Amino acid sequence: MAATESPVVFLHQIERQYRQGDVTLDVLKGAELAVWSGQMVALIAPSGAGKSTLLHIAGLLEHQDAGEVYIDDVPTSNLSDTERTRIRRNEIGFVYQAHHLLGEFTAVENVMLPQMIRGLPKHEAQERGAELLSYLGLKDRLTHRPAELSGGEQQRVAIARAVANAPRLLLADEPTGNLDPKTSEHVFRALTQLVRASRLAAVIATHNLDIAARMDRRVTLKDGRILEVE
Ligand SMILES: Nc1ncnc2c1ncn2[C@@H]1O[C@H](COP(=O)(O)OP(=O)(O)OP(=O)(O)O)[C@@H](O)[C@H]1O
Repeated sequence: MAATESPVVFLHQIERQYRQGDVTLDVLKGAELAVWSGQMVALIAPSGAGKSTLLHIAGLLEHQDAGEVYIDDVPTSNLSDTERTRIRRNEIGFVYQAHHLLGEFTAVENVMLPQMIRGLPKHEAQERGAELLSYLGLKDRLTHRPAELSGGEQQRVAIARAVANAPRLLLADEPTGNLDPKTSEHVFRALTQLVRASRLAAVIATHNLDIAARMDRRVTLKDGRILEVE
C-alpha cells in the first residue's frame, strides 16, 4: 500500500438509529473504518451489534443518519439514488449468508445477470461467468441450477456473481455462516483467492474466529464504534 493511496471505502463518523414506536436504538455511534485495496478485514461482533447495518451503509444499501461514506474519496451521502445505484452496481459486490441465487437460472446465468444489467453483451457476460466459475472450481457445474448444487457450491456461485462486474469493494455478511467447517474453508479460500487476485478491499462479517485470524485485520463493534482487535 503506497502511503498516499486512498482507502477504497472510508466510513467516517457513521451514526445510525432505529426508531420503533417510542424506543430509539442507537446502533452506530460514530463508527470509523477505512479499508484499502487488497485488504481483507474481518468484522467480528456479537449478534445485534450492528454488523449488517454497517455493511448495508458501506454498500450504499441504506442511508446513515450522520457521517459520510467515501468510496474512492467520493462522498456518497448527497448523491442521487441513480448515482448511488451506479456505484453499487459497478464498484461494490455483496455476498450474503444465504446465497440469494435465482432458482430458475443456471449457475453461469446467475453470474451473467449483473453483467448484463450493466450492459455487457451476452457472450461476454457468459465468457466471464464461465471463467469465474471455473476459477472457483465449478467448471463442471455451469449449467446446474442452484437446487442441483451443494451449499458450498451455491456460495461459490454467489461469490462469482458478487465479483462479476469487477468491483473494488467486496462486502460479505457471514458468507460461511450456514456451512460445515470443511465447506467453509473451501468458500473462504475462494474468497481470499479473488480478493488477492483482483486487489479488492473486503469487509467480511464472520463468527468464525479461525477464518478471522487469517485475514489482514480484525475489527469489532463496541457501543456503536469500530475497534481494531488482535
Ligand atoms: N430495520 C430495522 N428496524 C429496527 N431495528 C433494526 C432494524 N435493522 C436492525 N435493527 C436492530 O439494530 C440492531 C443491529 O442489527 P444488525 O442486523 O445490524 O446486527 P448484527 O450485528 O448484524 O446481528 P447478527 O449477527 O445477528 O446478524 C439489532 O438490535 C436489530 O434488532
